[in-house]
Amino acid sequence: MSYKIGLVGKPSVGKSTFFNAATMGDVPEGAYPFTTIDPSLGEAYVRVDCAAPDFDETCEPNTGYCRDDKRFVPVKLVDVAGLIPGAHEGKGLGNQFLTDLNEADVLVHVVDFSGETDMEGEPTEGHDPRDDIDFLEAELDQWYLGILEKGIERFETRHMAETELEVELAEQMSAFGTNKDEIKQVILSLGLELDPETWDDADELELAREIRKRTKPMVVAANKMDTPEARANYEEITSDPDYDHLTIVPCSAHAEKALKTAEENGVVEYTPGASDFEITGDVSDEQAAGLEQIREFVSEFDGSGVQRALEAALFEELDAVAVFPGSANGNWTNGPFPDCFVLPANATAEDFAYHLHSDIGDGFLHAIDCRTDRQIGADTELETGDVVEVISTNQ
Ligand SMILES: Nc1nc2c(ncn2[C@@H]2O[C@H](COP(=O)(O)OP(=O)(O)OP(=O)(O)O)[C@@H](O)[C@H]2O)c(=O)[nH]1
Repeated sequence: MSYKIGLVGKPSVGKSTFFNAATMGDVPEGAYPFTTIDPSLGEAYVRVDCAAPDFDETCEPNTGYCRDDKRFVPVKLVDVAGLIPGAHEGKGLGNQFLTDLNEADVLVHVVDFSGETDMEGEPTEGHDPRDDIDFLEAELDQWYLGILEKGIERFETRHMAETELEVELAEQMSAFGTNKDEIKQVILSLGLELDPETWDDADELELAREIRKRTKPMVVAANKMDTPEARANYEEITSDPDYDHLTIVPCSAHAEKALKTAEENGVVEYTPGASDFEITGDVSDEQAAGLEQIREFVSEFDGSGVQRALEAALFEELDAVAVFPGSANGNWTNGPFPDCFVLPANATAEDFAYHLHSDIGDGFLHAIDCRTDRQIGADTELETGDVVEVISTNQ
């Protein structure tokens, strides 16, 4: 299983530039059959410090690639088109939009921080990017609210004594990957009673919003940060307490795309996400000046922000962990460190065994933390960078 990151944003914010930059790669063509089936689905990567050098090995990745001791682990990136007012009611591409959103584990909302596109994606000046953030959140909240209301109706039409509210709501909202315990906890955390007859419209909306926040985590890619207007907006928004709940990553999709294109053309050597690059080919004065501007940007912001936005989505919002299957005695069957798997938050050694194969999970005896050579038990929670060998009766 690989994680799916949904890229969302109104027209002209740089979503295509971001998508193309993130999915361009120095990897053999044709390696991703799904890109030919659906152009809005691509393979992007998240960086993890490669474990191989710590073991004096050179890794041989089965998937993704390794560069400058960074492992680029594949994730799916889906370009979720159709964010327009009323999308939650199925307007425009609304239904497809909601299906795509639903399939994404986490969202990256690309926002034009320069304020040079209005709500419809037309050129303007001085547009407040906060309106875009609020707009997407409100669309999502309305969508959740619609489904929540159906759940409440179902509960009320059934004999209340025969069912529990949280069971009905969890069933109605199952597509969002939530369960009855979580729903109950959210209701109580908002100070509401477990009886929808005591709720007013504002309570319902607040509940929908809270469930949405927990089940559809989101990072804002503050795009076009290479413009002075975007910087000013960024300063203002990141110091606005109303936006404290969001992870906002400064970003220039343009810079990432330009560097990857320059690398494809043999002009620069650039490791995606890096804060510097080397000019290795012949460039005109104009190109050199453009590249120097980009250099200033990536050194100031520690990269173009495209990689960081994807990594924040996976590792900060979802709290996912990236773990390497290891070999305690260094006997690799097909070359060292072939894999790095991204697992859900709080994944244990036993979960990892099941991820490798259900049989390996079924026969789980214990695991070995290859960094310390210590035995670890089934319930040990894993962390990013762990190197783990599973000992199972089914190997
Ligand atoms: N300054 C600046 N401009 C950018 C950046 N990224 C994209 N743009 C520009 O923004 C405009 C819109 O970019 P697209 O990638 O086509 O935007 P989109 O959101 O996919 O738009 P639609 O295809 O209309 O949905 C183009 O003129 C890009 O060159 C960036 O990081 N900085």
